[in-house]
Amino acid sequence: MQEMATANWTLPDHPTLPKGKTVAVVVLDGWGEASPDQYNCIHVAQTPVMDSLKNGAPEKWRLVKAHGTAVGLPSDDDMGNSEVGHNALGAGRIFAQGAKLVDAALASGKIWEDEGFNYIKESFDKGTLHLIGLLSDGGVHSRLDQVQLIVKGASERGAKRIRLHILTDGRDVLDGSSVGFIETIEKDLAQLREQGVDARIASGGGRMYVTMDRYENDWSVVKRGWDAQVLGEAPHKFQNALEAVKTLRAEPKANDQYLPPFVIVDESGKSVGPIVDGDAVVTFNFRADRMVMLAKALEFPDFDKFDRVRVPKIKYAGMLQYDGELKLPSKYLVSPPLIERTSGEYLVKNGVRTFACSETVKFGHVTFFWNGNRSGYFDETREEYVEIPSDSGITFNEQPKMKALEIAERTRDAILSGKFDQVRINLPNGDMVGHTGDIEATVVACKAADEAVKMVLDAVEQVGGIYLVTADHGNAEDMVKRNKAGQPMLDKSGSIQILTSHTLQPVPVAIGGPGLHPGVRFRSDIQTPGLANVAATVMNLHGFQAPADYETTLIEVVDN
Ligand SMILES: O=C(O)[C@H](O)COP(=O)(O)O
Ligand SMILES: [Mn+2]
Ligand SMILES: [Mn+2]
Repeated sequence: MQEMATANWTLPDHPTLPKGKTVAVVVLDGWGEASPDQYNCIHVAQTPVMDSLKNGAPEKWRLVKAHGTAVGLPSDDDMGNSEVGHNALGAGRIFAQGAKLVDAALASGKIWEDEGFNYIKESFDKGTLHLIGLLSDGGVHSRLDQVQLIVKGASERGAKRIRLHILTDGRDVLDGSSVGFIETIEKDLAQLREQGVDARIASGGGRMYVTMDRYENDWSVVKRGWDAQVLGEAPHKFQNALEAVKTLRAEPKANDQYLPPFVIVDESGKSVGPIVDGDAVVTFNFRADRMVMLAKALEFPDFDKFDRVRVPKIKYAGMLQYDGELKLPSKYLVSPPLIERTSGEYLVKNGVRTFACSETVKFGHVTFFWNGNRSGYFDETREEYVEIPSDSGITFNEQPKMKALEIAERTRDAILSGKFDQVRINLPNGDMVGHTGDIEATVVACKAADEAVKMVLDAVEQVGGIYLVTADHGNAEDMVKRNKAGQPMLDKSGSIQILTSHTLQPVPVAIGGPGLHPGVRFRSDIQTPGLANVAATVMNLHGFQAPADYETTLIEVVDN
């Protein structure tokens, strides 16, 4: 990367703020600000620490935008998410994100001309094109309209046999919406069949139980998908996907996120779409974290995470490249955003010794996403990244405290050790438990996160440090789907419609600590600040000025 070679890494000194203070950057995952009511779990929970930050010094607490165009998403109707949120927090600038880049490549037609599509196209003559991914209009990992355009565009360009391997959502969208998405795509596939293209859904399963694990928390999730998608084997067999999903959803406690794997079979009971030698495969999620494990299974010749049984010789491309360091996958339909010169890299190169920590399910958020979708250290001698193993095989409403205490303890120890200038953590509770839709458990989760913040802030106090507490997007502050007037919406049976997804709400940024210069306060002249303004702010707290092309700092220093 050319820019890397020519970048001047030296950050100018901040005119007033000193160096050498320990700075704790705490990200509460899924912790937005919304009006208080019974569906606002942050309001319902006892959160004395976060409350005191909010109600303490008004010049040291403010809200910033965490969704839509402020974080590089196509429109302000797009809720924020961890990827774009942590990218913005770490990079200090707004980059057009995957969803937007794929939209642009489809709109201009460039996607069909680039290397990735031409590579998989070589298989169209004799092989089948398999499309694997999240069938949803959530816009976090994938988008249904993009999948529809890929299916159509590929068939117009010679794909004669197409198989879809779908993952149902219910996490970024309402539970039960899988049925409608399948109906939509089935209509498209039926139309193609009328035109002589053999196009059908071949397998499926719920995203949290099949394929979309992340950060290698539980490879059995990916294996269940492999068995259905590649080997054509699953415990449940159906003639079509609509029947599959309706039947499996009728089981007690079933939901879209956790549907078991199924394959579609023909009249003789044979799976209609295993992946075999000579086929092409596209994983159509643009977001990396929950697709990169499957990408490894599809692409790595030496792979030992589970027994693949049969490894077909395929032409494989990702919607995007999921890991720039690993160059994985090597072929992709759309180039990912090039997020370089992140704040983490600058600070480390300017001597800031950095500790980053979360539990497995969010570990990559404060490392990989924070560092511009880059894995590994910038400088091993100055950085330590600690991953606390997450529970696996459970839904997080069963253990809503998750590993918040363990994360806080490790972080406290890191602060007190004096070995680090920055500690950076993600507390997953509000988000991971919020996604389960379990309101009671989410209240417990929010309390646990607040207690973890307390432990970190107490350690900051002891060493005379500074804290910056923020969040990456909303989730736990609103657990119900609302109409335009803000009233909770009811489903056909009269129960409230639980919102498992993120929200469009702003998130707090709070600063403080004994090491904070007494004249520091939030500026009032930034009209609509967003998460990307945080990086320059943190650089200032370390005693540096941010690079000129970073979004401006949130703070100013006044004489008092
Ligand atoms: O992947 C997930 O868990 C959800 O789709 C989005 O949540 P996150 O952006 O907070 O990870
Ligand atoms: Mn998040
Ligand atoms: Mn989330």
